[in-house]
Amino acid sequence: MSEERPRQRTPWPPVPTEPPTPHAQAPGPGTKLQVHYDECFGCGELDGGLHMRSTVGEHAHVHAEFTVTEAHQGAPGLAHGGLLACAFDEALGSAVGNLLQRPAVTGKLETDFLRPVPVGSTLFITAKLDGTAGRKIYASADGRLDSADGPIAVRARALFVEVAFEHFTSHGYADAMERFRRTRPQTWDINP
Ligand SMILES: CCCCC/C=C\C/C=C\C/C=C\C/C=C\CCCC(=O)SCCNC(=O)CCNC(=O)[C@H](O)C(C)(C)COP(=O)(O)OP(=O)(O)OC[C@H]1O[C@@H](n2cnc3c(N)ncnc32)[C@H](O)[C@@H]1OP(=O)(O)O
Repeated sequence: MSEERPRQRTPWPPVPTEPPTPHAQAPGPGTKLQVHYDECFGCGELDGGLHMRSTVGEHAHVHAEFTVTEAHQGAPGLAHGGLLACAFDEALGSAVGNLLQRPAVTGKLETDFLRPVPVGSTLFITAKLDGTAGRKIYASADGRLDSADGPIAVRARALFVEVAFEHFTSHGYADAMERFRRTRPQTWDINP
């Protein structure tokens, strides 16, 4: 299996964009990023969640690791693609939220599954911002098998759309802001 097997790839980002400028108070290289909401399936503390943690790397990259357990199977001994997509949504969302410090939700998430990901393996995910166009934020990520320079098993690219905080309070729990604050009392902006 070659790493660069031919695939039909549409241009990315799909529209003209501005370079993604990290927020002046964005966490710097080496920063271990906090859980953004303790009941988040991707990074929160709940039983059965993915318990992912992310770290800021050089060049405004965000690194995350996802270890595949027996609880993540689709076929015997192999990761479920939907859970892998979830891990990428988490890593990409972490890059967008922490580097730009703009509240945003996933509008589109596209994944290329290039290699099987066995139970017991760890995906080393690197996410980056590719560009912004108004409220639209484009980001992409690679997931390498078992080491930071292992073969790419999964690729993802996503459109995040910036939203007002009312998005969470009107569509989710009315006390959403209080719940964010309980998890991250020092968080930017969500402390009005
Ligand atoms: C989620 C947590 C955020 C917390 C914030 C607090 C702290 C943050 C700090 C750190 C965060 C750390 C980690 C985060 C980790 C994980 C995050 C997980 C994120 C998710 O898992 S989140 C759940 C899944 N997500 C949804 O639940 C969204 C449901 N959805 C909607 O709520 C609407 O659909 C919305 C708001 C997306 C847009 O609606 P809208 O009415 O506001 O705007 P509109 O439709 O005009 O779209 C505006 C422009 O985006 C283009 N556009 C939109 N969608 C497109 C698509 N699919 N394909 C191509 N283009 C698209 C349009 O074409 C238009 O483009 P143009 O402006 O050029 O016309």
